[in-house]
Amino acid sequence: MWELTKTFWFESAHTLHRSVETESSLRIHGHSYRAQVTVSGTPNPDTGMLIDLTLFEQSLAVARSALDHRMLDDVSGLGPPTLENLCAWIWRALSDNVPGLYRVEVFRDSQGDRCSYQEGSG
Ligand SMILES: Nc1nc2c(c(=O)[nH]1)N=C([C@H](O)[C@H](O)COP(=O)(O)OP(=O)(O)OP(=O)(O)O)CN2
Ligand SMILES: [Zn+2]
Repeated sequence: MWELTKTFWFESAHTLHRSVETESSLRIHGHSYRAQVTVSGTPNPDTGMLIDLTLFEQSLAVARSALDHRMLDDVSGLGPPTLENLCAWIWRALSDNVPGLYRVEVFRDSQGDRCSYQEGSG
């Protein structure tokens, strides 16, 4: 089995209701995010590709533009703007257009945070 991964970056603002650091989390603040999207399968023998990277990138660009320089609290269908919900939202945004979609990961590198979503994993 092959895996093919592309990465995109986005900068977004949010607030978050939490039981710790409650007041500062409710203040509007921003994070730099890195998303890694992986497709898996067997390359088409005619093309040698799982998916053409340009088509892959075009699908990612649509998702990115809905998140980059946005207030995540206002992104339709996201829910509380956590890493967990970002993974699920990106999955849903790509699933119809990216054959073989296998894994979505979202990182906040500056804080050492990573969240991963695969269908059926939870
Ligand atoms: N399970 C999750 N927990 C938390 C998430 C999340 O997405 N999933 N997100 C947050 C907040 O985004 C929070 O802003 C990040 O918290 P923290 O790591 O404490 O960092 P700060 O934003 O406070 O920035 P510092 O500069 O490190 O203080 C919290 N929990
Ligand atoms: Zn935050």
